Amino acid sequence: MADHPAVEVSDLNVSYGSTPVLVDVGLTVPAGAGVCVTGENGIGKSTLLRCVSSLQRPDSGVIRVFGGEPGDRPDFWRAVATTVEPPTWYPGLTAHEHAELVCRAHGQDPGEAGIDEALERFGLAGHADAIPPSLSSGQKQRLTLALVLLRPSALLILDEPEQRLDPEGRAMVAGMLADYLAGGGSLLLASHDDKFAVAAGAEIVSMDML
Ligand SMILES: Nc1ncnc2c1ncn2[C@@H]1O[C@H](COP(=O)(O)OP(=O)(O)OP(=O)(O)O)[C@@H](O)[C@H]1O
Repeated sequence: MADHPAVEVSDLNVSYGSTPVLVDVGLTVPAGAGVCVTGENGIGKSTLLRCVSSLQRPDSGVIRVFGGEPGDRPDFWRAVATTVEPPTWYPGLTAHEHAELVCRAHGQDPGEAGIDEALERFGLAGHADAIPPSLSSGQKQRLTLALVLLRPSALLILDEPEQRLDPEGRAMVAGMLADYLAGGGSLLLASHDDKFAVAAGAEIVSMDML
């Protein structure tokens, strides 16, 4: 896995109807590095991230994630953790139980995974017993980030993770992403906040230049 870049995109083309959004886009995220794509609203950041996450089929082009095609395979989804698609919440399970479920599914002992600390860090300690649909949009966003960072992964793909976070929350998440990179993880994110991206340790790449 380490022999390949985390992400390699070349000649990527995506149109919606007759409107081209991505035209011959190329991008590389070296293994162990972070890249943040920036650009004005509607330039195609989410579309790019959705294609790399295998959640959307491009019209043409080549995408490789750790040298393989992204797709619906357990090994791909064990390596890749993403918030590009909002999570589905299980009816009747609390925030804490969702965290337990994520840990168990990824072979972690929920008692050892630091769930309480993660909820605390994301300001959700008082909401551990709430069912996620009852949380505010900001709380749901923080729970989504807490869950994605709790599970093991080799590549994080995050779409505007700074959204709905206050300055303190942004600094905390940026610090966690920097730790993730320092631990050998790779990171691809889209963001409107250059300061956040730099604090996370990501190289900023403007979509205009891709
Ligand atoms: N499913 C879709 N059908 C039609 N058009 C779409 C679809 N998804 C996105 N678009 C359009 O494609 C363009 C790129 O959208 P995309 O969400 O990828 O941009 P973005 O850079 O992530 O924007 P933002 O910064 O606002 O999140 C926009 O003009 C958007 O309206």
